[in-house]
Amino acid sequence: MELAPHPVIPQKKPVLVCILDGWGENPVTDQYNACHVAKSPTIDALAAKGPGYYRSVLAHGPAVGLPTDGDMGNSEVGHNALGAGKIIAQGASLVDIALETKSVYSGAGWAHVKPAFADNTLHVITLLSSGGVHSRYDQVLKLCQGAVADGCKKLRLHVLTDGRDVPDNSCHEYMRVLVEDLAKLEGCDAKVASGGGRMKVTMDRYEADWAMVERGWKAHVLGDAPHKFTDPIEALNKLKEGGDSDQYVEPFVITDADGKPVGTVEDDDAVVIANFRADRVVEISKAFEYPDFNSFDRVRYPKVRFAGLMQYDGDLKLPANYLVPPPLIERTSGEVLAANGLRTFACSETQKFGHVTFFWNGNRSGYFKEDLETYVEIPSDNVPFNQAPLMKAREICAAGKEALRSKKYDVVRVNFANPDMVGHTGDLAATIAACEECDACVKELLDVVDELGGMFLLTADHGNADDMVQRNKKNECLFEADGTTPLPLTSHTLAPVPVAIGGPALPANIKFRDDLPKAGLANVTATYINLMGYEAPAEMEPSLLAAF
Ligand SMILES: O=C(O)[C@@H](CO)OP(=O)(O)O
Ligand SMILES: [Mn+2]
Ligand SMILES: [Mn+2]
Repeated sequence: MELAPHPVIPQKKPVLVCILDGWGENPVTDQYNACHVAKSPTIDALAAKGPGYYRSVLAHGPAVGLPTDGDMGNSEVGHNALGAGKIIAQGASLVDIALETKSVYSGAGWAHVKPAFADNTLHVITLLSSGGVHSRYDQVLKLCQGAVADGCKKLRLHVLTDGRDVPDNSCHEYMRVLVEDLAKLEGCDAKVASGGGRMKVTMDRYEADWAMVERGWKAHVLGDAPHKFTDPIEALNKLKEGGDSDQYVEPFVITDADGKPVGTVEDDDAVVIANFRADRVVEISKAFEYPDFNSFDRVRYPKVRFAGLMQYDGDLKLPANYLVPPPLIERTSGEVLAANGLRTFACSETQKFGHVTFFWNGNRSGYFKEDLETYVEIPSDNVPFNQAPLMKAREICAAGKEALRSKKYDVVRVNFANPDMVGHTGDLAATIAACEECDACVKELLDVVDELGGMFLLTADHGNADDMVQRNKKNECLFEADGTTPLPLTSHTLAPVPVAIGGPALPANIKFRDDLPKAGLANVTATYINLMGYEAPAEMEPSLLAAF
């Protein structure tokens, strides 16, 4: 893993690597593209330097290991690619293959849950969505069908409504299809048992708000929620009457006519989490897996056969049982830099903290060499982020500047969460404000790079803020029934993302090469290693740089 010096670029520390989470370079530049509309003099000036210093790279589909060109990028696959420099078949793809070849049904994870099929209940907890970011409904249905084929007599679904990877107000339709599909499972008593919105129930991440997970535990396991219904479709109709978005549906439990929950989790039941992506199911997995657990009072801790669709944390071996082996992401840039004695600083706020550490490091929760790595987490607010669109950008910026000026680090990596987190609210004005704040922070960071005579690389992990409305095939904005209110787009986009390089220490003859038009995020890794003054390992995707 020894890095050879770069023949042209000096080892002039520190190099700044700045990620604008969810900032896409969308070819559609109308009034609904928040990145375009936002006043962003800093990024505009970088773009004005031309293709030698500013370009875009692919951040979706096969370029980041996702099954198809229709799969939008996301933070997991984006940061995996940026950190590893490799295109790795990701969870969504691996589960597709395991279902296609049926290997999922002959693995150790399936063998672990199967003994519950005959006389107990199989519980499936999942994001109910076809978004392909955390889960995919077609995979969930196949798993349920596979369980029934293997003798499952009682199946209970605990579903989180989406509205974040798919359009808001689509949850009724997903529920309708689910209920219909469950009714078709012959010889199995299959029902929806509980649920709630993904930003309200169960799917917290990075320990930002354990109360979300507690609400989920109560609804899924204990059958305890403030709202009880006998019919899941009625549940959504009623709960959404107040105008809540799909992401924020209140927790609910389905009961029989006598008010008894239809699907509490009991001893000897099996529980499968059918999301493939890790960050938002690590906490609920800990609640099921760890006998000693203090993050909230579980009230009752049933002894179950628990499995994840994947193993969500390889370091923690969490969960111990899983249906499909996760992608193996080895020799990431973080590991290579540490092996060469190079020092890394990484910082973001809670909502993206694991993105610049855990995902960046190939889904590892620890350090490679603790004395060489400093990871700083700025606590995020727990509010809908359109109410606080500046988020913690100033604090991240300040931490980044201090780390740069300390000269302790060879590379300083920061992630600004705003374009993504505010973009997910579908609030155009707030997202424009979010993008403007990022631009201002980038200016401050680049000023410090100038002051220190350093180098920088600016990029993003996927699109989001670059398109804030749903569109028809001609890219025209779609409107609500009133004909004037645009239908918001809360999801990521298929857009490529920008990559900019510069700084006083960048040698005049180093520029972006022009022979990699289809480059993707994985090409960024070798690029930033080059800026640090080293040749990148040969197994990484080629650098975007060349000496002219
Ligand atoms: O919020 C999330 O979980 C996803 C969208 O589902 O966004 P990101 O990939 O940017 O983290
Ligand atoms: Mn992201
Ligand atoms: Mn996102």
